[in-house]
Amino acid sequence: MPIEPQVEPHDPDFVAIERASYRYGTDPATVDGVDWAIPRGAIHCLVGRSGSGKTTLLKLAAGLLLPDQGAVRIAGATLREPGSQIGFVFQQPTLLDWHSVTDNVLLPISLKQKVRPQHRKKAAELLELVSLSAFAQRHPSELSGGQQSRVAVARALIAEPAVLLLDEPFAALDALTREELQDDLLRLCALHRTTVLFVTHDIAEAVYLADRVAIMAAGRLHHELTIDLPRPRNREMRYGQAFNALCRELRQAMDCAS
Ligand SMILES: Nc1ncnc2c1ncn2[C@@H]1O[C@H](COP(=O)(O)OP(=O)(O)OP(=O)(O)O)[C@@H](O)[C@H]1O
Repeated sequence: MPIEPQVEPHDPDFVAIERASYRYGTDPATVDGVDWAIPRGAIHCLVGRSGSGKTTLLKLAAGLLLPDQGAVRIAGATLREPGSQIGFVFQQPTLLDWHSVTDNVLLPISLKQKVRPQHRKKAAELLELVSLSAFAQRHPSELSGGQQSRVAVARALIAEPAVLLLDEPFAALDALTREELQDDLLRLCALHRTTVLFVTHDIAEAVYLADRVAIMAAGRLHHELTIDLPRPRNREMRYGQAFNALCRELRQAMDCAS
């Protein structure tokens, strides 16, 4: 059983990726000596071109893959397998259609223990927070793509993981729905100071969500940018000078990295 981490309130190295490398078989390293620290409660985004190693790095952070060299630590404990302290949201919502929306949200609980009234209450609260209360008894196939993604985010948060890892979770959605989901995510993560690592191709999405953005190219982190926009973030910021200057800087850094 993985050891549950001792949560330090201001731990600057809450998620610590230390000189981590990973190669598939005899291929060159897909993740090549990456060092990265995410403070507790911070949101960090990872951007980069297709094939640069972002998903592989996220899998190392999840304990789904183990580094060939280096280590991943959460609250000081070396990660050796996926644990209940980590939630994961993939690009596809991967919901079970034979379950109701509520039962999909409850899945991380029902896989481990008997579902109790307090769990149902928590699921109802999460569905309320993502504006899906009216859909609680529907089945996933009766929901739009954006609604399904909201269910996937609620499911990832039901067990209140200390760390949430997201791999392009909103990539398939239209721009407006995507913006709404970004606001939902920020609101939900602020509630429990969830520490977030978010992979995206979308520069504006990274700037809107993150405290810090890193660019990955050929398995390495090439550039890191602190996003000093105030929180809570709001839609108006997307049209401001500071936001656009950060997007431009990130874009230029990506061109240099590739
Ligand atoms: N299971 C695997 N076996 C062998 N090679 C793999 C495997 N998974 C990924 N790769 C290779 O590792 C490299 C990086 O893949 P990865 O999925 O981490 O990149 P990515 O930056 O997330 O890409 P994308 O943005 O397209 O999702 C690619 O060259 C890919 O072909």
